Amino acid sequence: MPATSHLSSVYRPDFGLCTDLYQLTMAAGYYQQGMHERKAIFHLFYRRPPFGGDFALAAGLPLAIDLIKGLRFSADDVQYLGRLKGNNGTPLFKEPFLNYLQRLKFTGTVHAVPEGEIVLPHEPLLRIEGTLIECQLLETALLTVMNFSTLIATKAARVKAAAGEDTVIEFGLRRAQGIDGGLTASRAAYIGGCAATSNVWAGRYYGIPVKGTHAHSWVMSFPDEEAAFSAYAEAMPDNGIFLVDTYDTLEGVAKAIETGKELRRKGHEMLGIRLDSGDLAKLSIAARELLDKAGFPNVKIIASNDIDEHTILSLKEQNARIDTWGIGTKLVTANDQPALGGVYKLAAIQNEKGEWEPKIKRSDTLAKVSNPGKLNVRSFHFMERGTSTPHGRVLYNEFDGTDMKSYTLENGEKVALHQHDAMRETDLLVPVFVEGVLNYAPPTLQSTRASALKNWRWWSDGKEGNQSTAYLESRLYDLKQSMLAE
Ligand SMILES: Nc1ncnc2c1ncn2[C@@H]1O[C@H](COP(=O)(O)OP(=O)(O)OP(=O)(O)O)[C@@H](O)[C@H]1O
Ligand SMILES: O=P(O)(O)OC[C@H]1O[C@H](OP(=O)(O)OP(=O)(O)O)[C@H](O)[C@@H]1O
Ligand SMILES: O=C(O)c1cccnc1
Repeated sequence: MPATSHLSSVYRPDFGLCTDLYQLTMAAGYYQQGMHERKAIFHLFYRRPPFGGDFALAAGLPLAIDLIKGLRFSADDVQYLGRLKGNNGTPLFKEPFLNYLQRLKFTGTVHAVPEGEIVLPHEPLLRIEGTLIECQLLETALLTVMNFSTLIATKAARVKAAAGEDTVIEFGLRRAQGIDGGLTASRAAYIGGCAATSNVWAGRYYGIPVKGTHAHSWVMSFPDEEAAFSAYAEAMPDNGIFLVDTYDTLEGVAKAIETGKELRRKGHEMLGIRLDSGDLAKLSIAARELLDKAGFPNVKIIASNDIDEHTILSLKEQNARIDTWGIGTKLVTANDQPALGGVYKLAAIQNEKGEWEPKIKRSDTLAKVSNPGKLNVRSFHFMERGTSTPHGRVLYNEFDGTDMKSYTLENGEKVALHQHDAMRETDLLVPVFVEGVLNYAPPTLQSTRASALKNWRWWSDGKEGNQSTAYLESRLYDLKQSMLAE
């Protein structure tokens, strides 16, 4: 049975300690100041789209849900914290705070962008409204899962976009950042468009289809390639995919064809050959010719070897005859950009009278200035003759209400929102926890993958102009300007 709960079924139920020490030192400080139960709002967002693209594919929400549900400290966890010492050997954390931690559980309200949605820079992937202490204690772990999952799902979507209708299989576990990184990467890569993974653990826990061929070591364990292919065919008559490049690739193809004939005589069909070195364009074209001539037009050619979306595009330009792409290292390590750089910023806090005060993080770098308030993202699209085309995104502050009349461009120009019969609008954030109670059942991974593929194509094909970041609703824009001016 695939896991419905994610992290907790693989790791442990309590995740309170999955944080940076400074979150706990701040938490202890808030507790001492009597501020810890003041309400706050934090947003988790990224600032710069990964891989030189224009947007990202949201992923990681079910893992974030597990972390939020698991914001607890067991008796053992608290004892461990009690043993931590400050500089002069005195306990870092005092007894009343530790007792408080042992009773802590999440009581807040969370909104999130569902997995598989397109997100632009500065749009919240998560909005956490809760006590200052719980919001703060969740920061590190939420960033860990959302950053990595979103990064890998985005990379996979780029690879899948380059591969078009071809199948992409994720082969990355051996090169992943740890076995836990490998597991999360397999999940995210599947959401982004991979059809299967070689990672059996991910297959078991997440219900992702598993697929595989064989390695060079198999061929090298036999006196020659013929014996190796023949033995593999005997062992796996219905998974007959042969790695042909251990010695001479085209000779390897010829031997695979002989094995394919042997399989056919026994009532089975060879499924494919795998190329793992050399000039993949030339070799795949030559291999295709040999296979077709020998009566194996349906045998697939699988290619692997440090491939990414750029290699795929280049190979397609060279008319390579590759049907299936095995993608490992460059996908699961997000080779060309190993971190998303998502951040978690305080955007509002209640004062002593219980009134919300918006907060802003200033910076000399414009892109680093945060947006204040209680944010949501309005997504506009046109629906004409049954076809939907994305029109744009506007970030707005729910403290000003949910109706909007105008938005402001980056240059300060206000643009009125015109009512148009074909215009449709939806808000990206959906409620996930309401006052501590989980209120959201993530769709299956299979349906998330299907909507991710659709969303990626929809946004890539129909993206309005050059909107690289959501516009700000005019009142939000004015609030931000006035706060910056102060
Ligand atoms: N025709 C091609 N066009 C573009 N990139 C290619 C082409 N053929 C292979 N590649 C890519 O080039 C990179 C290096 O391939 P190269 O042939 O140098 O290594 P290799 O065959 O793996 O060498 P080795 O024998 O050491 O394993 C790989 O990332 C591979 O996917
Ligand atoms: O190339 P990737 O995208 O990472 O895909 C996974 C790689 O893992 C295997 O290689 P192996 O570990 O045997 O090393 P190799 O590079 O020498 O083939 C396989 O043959 C692929 O080349
Ligand atoms: O099944 C394969 O061919 C495979 C699996 C993992 C890594 N490289 C290749």
